[in-house]
Amino acid sequence: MAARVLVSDDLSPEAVAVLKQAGLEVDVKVGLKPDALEAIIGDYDALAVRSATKVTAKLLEKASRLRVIGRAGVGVDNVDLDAATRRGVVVMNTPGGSSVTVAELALAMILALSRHVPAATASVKAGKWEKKRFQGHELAGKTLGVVGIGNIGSVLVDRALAMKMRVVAYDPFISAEAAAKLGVERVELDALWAQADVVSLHVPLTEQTRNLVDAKVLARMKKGALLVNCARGGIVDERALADALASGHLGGAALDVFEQEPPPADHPLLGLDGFVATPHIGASTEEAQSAVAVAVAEQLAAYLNHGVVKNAVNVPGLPREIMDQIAPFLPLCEKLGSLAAQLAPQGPSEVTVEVAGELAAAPIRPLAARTLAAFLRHHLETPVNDVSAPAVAKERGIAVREVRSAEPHDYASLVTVTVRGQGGEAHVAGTVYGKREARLVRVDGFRLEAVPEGHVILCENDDAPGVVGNLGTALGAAGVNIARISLSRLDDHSRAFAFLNVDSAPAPGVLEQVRRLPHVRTVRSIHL
Ligand SMILES: NC(=O)C1=CN([C@@H]2O[C@H](COP(=O)(O)OP(=O)(O)OC[C@H]3O[C@@H](n4cnc5c(N)ncnc54)[C@H](O)[C@@H]3O)[C@@H](O)[C@H]2O)C=CC1
Ligand SMILES: O=C(O)CCC(=O)C(=O)O
Repeated sequence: MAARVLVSDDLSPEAVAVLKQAGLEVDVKVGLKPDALEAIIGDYDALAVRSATKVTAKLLEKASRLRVIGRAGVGVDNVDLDAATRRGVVVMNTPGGSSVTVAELALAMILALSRHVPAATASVKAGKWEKKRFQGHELAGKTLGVVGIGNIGSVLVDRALAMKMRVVAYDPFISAEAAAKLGVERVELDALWAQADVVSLHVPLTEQTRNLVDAKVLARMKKGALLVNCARGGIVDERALADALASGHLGGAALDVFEQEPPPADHPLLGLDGFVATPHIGASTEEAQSAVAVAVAEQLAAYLNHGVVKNAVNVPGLPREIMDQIAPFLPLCEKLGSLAAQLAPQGPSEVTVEVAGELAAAPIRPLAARTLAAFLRHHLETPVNDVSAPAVAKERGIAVREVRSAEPHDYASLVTVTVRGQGGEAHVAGTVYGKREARLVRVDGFRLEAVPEGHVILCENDDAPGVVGNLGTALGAAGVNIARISLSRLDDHSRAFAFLNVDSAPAPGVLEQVRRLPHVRTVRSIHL
């Protein structure tokens, strides 16, 4: 059955075409009230949104099938990321698609403020001709301070340099060399506030950037300086900004984004001269909307059809060629996680996934996540998948270790899973032959070569003659057909082990009979 995608915000129509071409079933239902969305979200594998749809924990609780949310845009503040991650839902955005458009709006704001374009327009429309009132400033030769030189900030830098501005920038995650390459001088924030004639903000809203521009910062800015925020509401203290404008300390301010959108009618900024506002249209051009809609549709299709993760904000992304390399090992990891869970000691406290051989060159995280998800599913009622597994393990106090090993071994690649818990450890290891033949090659100290699938009986016994014959007779008498059998013993012959693939699960009474056979130490039935 084709995966189903719900488009719940106003996305450019090209997105729907891309999704349909990829063989997905698409419904476009824009502007649904939260209750209506909650009522239908359970039918969808993917949700495509802009910023209007609020993807809350409550909505996600109802999203039993949802695997991925695609945000056609940058900021994902309308999605409860923690809740999505706990429920195993990948959240993707589309960085870069709207950068030029947003930077152009910031530039438009700067030009509008420095030449009083909006107020002069209103004045002319009101029948006035106030040439003196609207004398402005040239930008050439002035200093622009850019806070955040990521995708958008760096486009603005480029445009400002073309206008012969001097640009200083602050971004703690960009080196001085990278800044110099862009043609900007990297400065500390204090210097930026003090030097800039114009400040433009291009950072996400985080704990560090909330109220970044408050009354103190505004006071440190040059008299007559301009402030532009096309990033997120909440980065600027709007009340303090209104005071700084009203007092004449700032020469102008422009906001595309507000703490509350739309701002209330009595918002103190709305009545002020020198204040310019747009209704969060930073990304609203035909070009940007087409780019982000197509990007999100392609990303959703790649994830739903091929498991390729691109631009995810809550899990590491993997390019197609890496996916191809690790894909054959994911089913093996699933089996190893499941087996480890069934052999694990009580109260597991640590799961180690060790990768050796050729596979050690690939990223371990997705292999560990798949192993962990299969391991946790045996212990928990709540659904767990590769996305939610690390968060769920953390919540349960289970440490996860990912190890690349240089240990020599007999296989091209080997994945070993070790679980530690109260009173013991369990080790299992496996490899893949050819493209897809998963083989279990180690269970605790025993070397074997077994197919890890279906109903399995594990039997540990003394290394004595007759055990296997007795086993076969007992299972045969109970109507349990043995499909494959893999035998092993410890090097010192102190114990032997049989891994039997059987066509059906033995009844508890049959297991009890086997347990009573001569030389049998332990027997258990599992399913992989
Ligand atoms: N008005 C609108 O319609 C739109 C607004 N945005 C907003 O613009 C913001 C920036 O977008 P992009 O440039 O695409 O993101 P980006 O991730 O490419 O760049 C953000 C930059 O901010 C820097 N940064 C993070 N914390 C910082 C801090 N405390 N101080 C200084 N720098 C810090 C990062 O190192 C990064 O270089 C987004 O987070 C989004 O909220 C994005 C698109 C449209
Ligand atoms: O989708 C929109 O209209 C808002 C764009 C935006 O704020 C973003 O991409 O972060």
